[in-house]
Amino acid sequence: MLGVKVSKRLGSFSVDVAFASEGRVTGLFGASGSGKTSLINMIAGLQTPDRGVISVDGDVLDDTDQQLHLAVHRRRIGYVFQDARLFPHLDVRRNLDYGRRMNHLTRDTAQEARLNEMLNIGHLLDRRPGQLSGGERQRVALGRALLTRPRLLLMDEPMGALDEDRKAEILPYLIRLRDETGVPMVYVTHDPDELRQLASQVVILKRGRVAAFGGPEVLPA
Ligand SMILES: Nc1ncnc2c1ncn2[C@@H]1O[C@H](COP(=O)(O)OP(=O)(O)OP(=O)(O)O)[C@@H](O)[C@H]1O
Repeated sequence: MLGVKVSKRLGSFSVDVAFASEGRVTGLFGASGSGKTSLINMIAGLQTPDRGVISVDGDVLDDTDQQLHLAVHRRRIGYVFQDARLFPHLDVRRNLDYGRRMNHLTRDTAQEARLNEMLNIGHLLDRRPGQLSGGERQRVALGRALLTRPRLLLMDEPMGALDEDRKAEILPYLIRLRDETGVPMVYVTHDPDELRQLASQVVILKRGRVAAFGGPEVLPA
């Protein structure tokens, strides 16, 4: 379960959000400027709440009353951005291995093979990011994040830079990851259709507040 109860002031904007999601994919939906990125930056540990508690499956990542703020690299949270942010000078194999090495994890060749198959990236290992399509780059970014064995995967508009055809191509991979990896995910978007297909629970943000929380039926038509 992902438990979030945080408040934070950012200039003239403030985030004041509480929800507890049991969903395998928790969708964060809201217009531009509603606070989605600010909220996932707090979950990732990139920003510290002024007040509140963040927990994943009972492990507390932040608790301001206890002056507890687990550092980013100790949270075991994977992060996939709109732009894949692969290293252009490294081939796919080295990009995939980067997170594991940074986290001092031992290689798990069975998991590598499983993710290569699940994301259909095994034939891309020797290429550099410049030789990949946008959808392929995102699949590699997903693999790289999952190879760090995260307890939670944050995705901030991972399909935001893709055209409709590429989105349709990558969505089945996201559904497979949801159904087969067992890693809970937070998925940020302002596209309700993506969440209808992916999310089990949805948080709708408006001006830094929770406007609705529930199943995909809370999404606008
Ligand atoms: N460090 C900061 N200082 C001041 N204001 C900030 C800061 N960070 C974010 N904001 C403001 O907080 C509001 C919410 O921003 P945020 O990026 O979280 O929204 P968002 O829902 O992710 O938007 P988008 O969909 O456009 O990415 C915006 O008005 C932004 O300008």
